Amino acid sequence: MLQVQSLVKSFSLDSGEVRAVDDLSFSVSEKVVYGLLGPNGAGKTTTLRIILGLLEPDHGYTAVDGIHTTVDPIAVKSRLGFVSSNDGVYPWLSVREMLLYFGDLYAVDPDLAATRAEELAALMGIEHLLDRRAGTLSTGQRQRVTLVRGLIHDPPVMLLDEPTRGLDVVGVQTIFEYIGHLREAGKAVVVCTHRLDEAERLCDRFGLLHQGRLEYEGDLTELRQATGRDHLVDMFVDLMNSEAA
Ligand SMILES: Nc1ncnc2c1ncn2[C@@H]1O[C@H](COP(=O)(O)OP(=O)(O)OP(=O)(O)O)[C@@H](O)[C@H]1O
Repeated sequence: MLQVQSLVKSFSLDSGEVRAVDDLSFSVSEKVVYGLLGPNGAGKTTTLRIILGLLEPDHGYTAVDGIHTTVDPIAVKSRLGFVSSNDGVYPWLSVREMLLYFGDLYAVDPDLAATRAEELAALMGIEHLLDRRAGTLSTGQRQRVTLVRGLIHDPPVMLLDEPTRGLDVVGVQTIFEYIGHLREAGKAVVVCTHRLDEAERLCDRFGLLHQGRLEYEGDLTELRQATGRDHLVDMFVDLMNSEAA
């Protein structure tokens, strides 16, 4: 469903050129939660920006359902949902109004958006908040609203950028449940996170990025075989040490 093929992206700086993404290829099928993992500066955000059509690659392409992002960015955006830890809510709108507004942005039929808003709100336990102004919600309630909002256009591919950053244990549990729902609903899910312990529990497959390159890829069993390490944290420490050596 999501394809990233031979992606290259460099940035020019006064101090020289930074190759942020270096010949990166991976794909994520439906019902798979893919952890795109890497230390600071590994190229995760650059990759997400290219997938979202916000940045053009130097080489390679990204595609959703076979549609290349650079060829038909609007069709691709309508098939992508994006949830980030930085998402805000519009304080003066009610939750329902905001969900319908986002439905409208994605050209979802208003009746369908209204039905989806009710269904998704029930799924995430915020149906009683639909007519509350978003500005009056608690942090955890706002989080649930932004999670519902990311699904209002029912995209087949979901991108989650640091979804648990700054959340307490209840908020983290909400994210785990949400990702469980996404998997059951048949979505292809990409999760970028620094929380390797969480990634280990959440994800079906992993791509370990380092300096823009995919160093290892597979499920946990495959990664353990390839690296001789049991846990992602140790795999990463080895990668970082190989750079320092
Ligand atoms: N607009 C830009 N201009 C110049 N360099 C950039 C730009 N965006 C990213 N970079 C560089 O590209 C590399 C990859 O950055 P990127 O933000 O993709 O990494 P990341 O894996 O998301 O890191 P983090 O986990 O810290 O968010 C870094 O060296 C970064 O400094």
